[in-house]
Amino acid sequence: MKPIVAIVGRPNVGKSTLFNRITRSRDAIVDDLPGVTRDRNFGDARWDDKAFTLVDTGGFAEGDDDAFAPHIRQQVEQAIIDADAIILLLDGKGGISPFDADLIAILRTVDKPAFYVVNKIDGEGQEKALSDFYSLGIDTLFPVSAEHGYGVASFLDELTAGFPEMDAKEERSDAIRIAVVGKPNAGKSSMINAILGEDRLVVSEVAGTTRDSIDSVFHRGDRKYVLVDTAGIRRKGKVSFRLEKFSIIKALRSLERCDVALIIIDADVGISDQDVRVAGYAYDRGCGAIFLLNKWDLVDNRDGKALKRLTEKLRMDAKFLSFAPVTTVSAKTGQRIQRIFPLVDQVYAQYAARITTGQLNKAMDKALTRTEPSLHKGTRLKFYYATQVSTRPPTFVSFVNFPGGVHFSYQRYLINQIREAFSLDKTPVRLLLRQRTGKNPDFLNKKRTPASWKKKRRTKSKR
Ligand SMILES: Nc1nc2c(ncn2[C@@H]2O[C@H](COP(=O)(O)OP(=O)(O)OP(=O)(O)O)[C@@H](O)[C@H]2O)c(=O)[nH]1
Ligand SMILES: Nc1nc2c(ncn2[C@@H]2O[C@H](COP(=O)(O)OP(=O)(O)OP(=O)(O)O)[C@@H](O)[C@H]2O)c(=O)[nH]1
Repeated sequence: MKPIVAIVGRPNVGKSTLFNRITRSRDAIVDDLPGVTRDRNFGDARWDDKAFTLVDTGGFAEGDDDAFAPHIRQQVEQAIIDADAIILLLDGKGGISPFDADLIAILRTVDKPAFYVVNKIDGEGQEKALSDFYSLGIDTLFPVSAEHGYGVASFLDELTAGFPEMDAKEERSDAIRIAVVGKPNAGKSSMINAILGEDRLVVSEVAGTTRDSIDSVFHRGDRKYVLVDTAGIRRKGKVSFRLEKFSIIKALRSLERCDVALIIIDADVGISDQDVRVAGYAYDRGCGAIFLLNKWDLVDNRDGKALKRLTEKLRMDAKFLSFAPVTTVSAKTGQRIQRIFPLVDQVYAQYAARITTGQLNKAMDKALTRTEPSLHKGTRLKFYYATQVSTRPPTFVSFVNFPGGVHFSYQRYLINQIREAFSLDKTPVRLLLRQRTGKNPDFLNKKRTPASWKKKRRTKSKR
């Protein structure tokens, strides 16, 4: 389970700069399909063998500090609820502001890890500025320069110290894990209730992996299913105002833990940018996915073409999820709710598929012969051999003499050939190209932190 880390702080302290520095060059494991809407406020980061999701809460208002105050406070409060760790970024150049003290006071009251980072410390002389911040009563400050990278490495060491290691995979039973995601009001709670309320279903709630998170476990036939992160949904109280960004955190969190995402769309409203963004996250996370066009009971379908119209728009806007089946449902009337599970089973079967190396290479050879790759700077591209390195989703590695020379469209062609050869039309499929003798460079050069800083950093006590 990847921890979620939120960067909060006053405007202009450098949140975006720090965010970019930390997330900048991620390992190219996720293929970059054009057309995926990427929200710049969320990013995947990796530090050594620790992975986490970083959230930049900045950049959503303009004006002076006074106008901001309620906003920022709300940001922080929401971050506290939704994130696993919080970075309060302070401005080492601008100095202390009354808000800083305010935010620190809020952070003090919670028992989630908070890291106090003083930015814009661009030279050793400036470390003096730190003493002002210590006067706020913080035990440990991390001086950094987000712009130049100083201090970031040792900060990340501390930040990630308690995070789980990447290949420490969530313990997986043979249950199929389902996440229900979608924009506010799409009908997520109603859908979960409709699914869990089905006759003959014995549902038990079990603790999820994070605090407060509750999953619902049930059996259908001889299959076990887990609806992830259903906490509070079945007995939903009053809906509190949530910042849009943070309702996305919820989605991210459950997408992180699912095999198949049910992406709920309010078909009565139509396909919106927000729907596409949620779909983009499901794609990024490599989930299996099914689009549920909900509230079908409200849709004007007198010409019988409503589904066609919506599907066309969806396929256009969310091209990257072209493998996700689409079906119309009504959580309210129960219409076609029983269609969901057979689809989930189908998607999951493909999502968890294993292809033997022999079969795979046969298919690759055929594809390579049928359409040869174009030359790379006059040299022939050689594909040595391919193998499946993981499942959920099916992920293949092909060793190539010049991975960088393989055109994106050719990589896509190969993926499509694999899909066709093994009937993998309803799952994401990844094909990674690796140099036969590859190196894996670190994304941040750790040596950029002057050694002297590490020693000098005042660490009175660990939180
Ligand atoms: N000297 C110096 N300037 C920095 C550093 N990091 C960021 N800045 C500058 O500070 C300004 C604000 O940076 P942003 O990253 O946009 O700040 P932000 O907190 O995301 O701002 P909002 O989006 O308004 O919340 C920019 O002009 C940056 O170039 C740093 O380490 N040193
Ligand atoms: N007519 C109709 N209304 C529906 C359907 N599904 C949900 N609704 C209504 O849509 C509204 C929102 O449904 P919720 O299930 O609360 O949506 P949600 O996605 O959980 O909403 P948030 O908690 O705001 O994210 C409620 O008034 C539901 O009764 C449906 O299939 N048909």
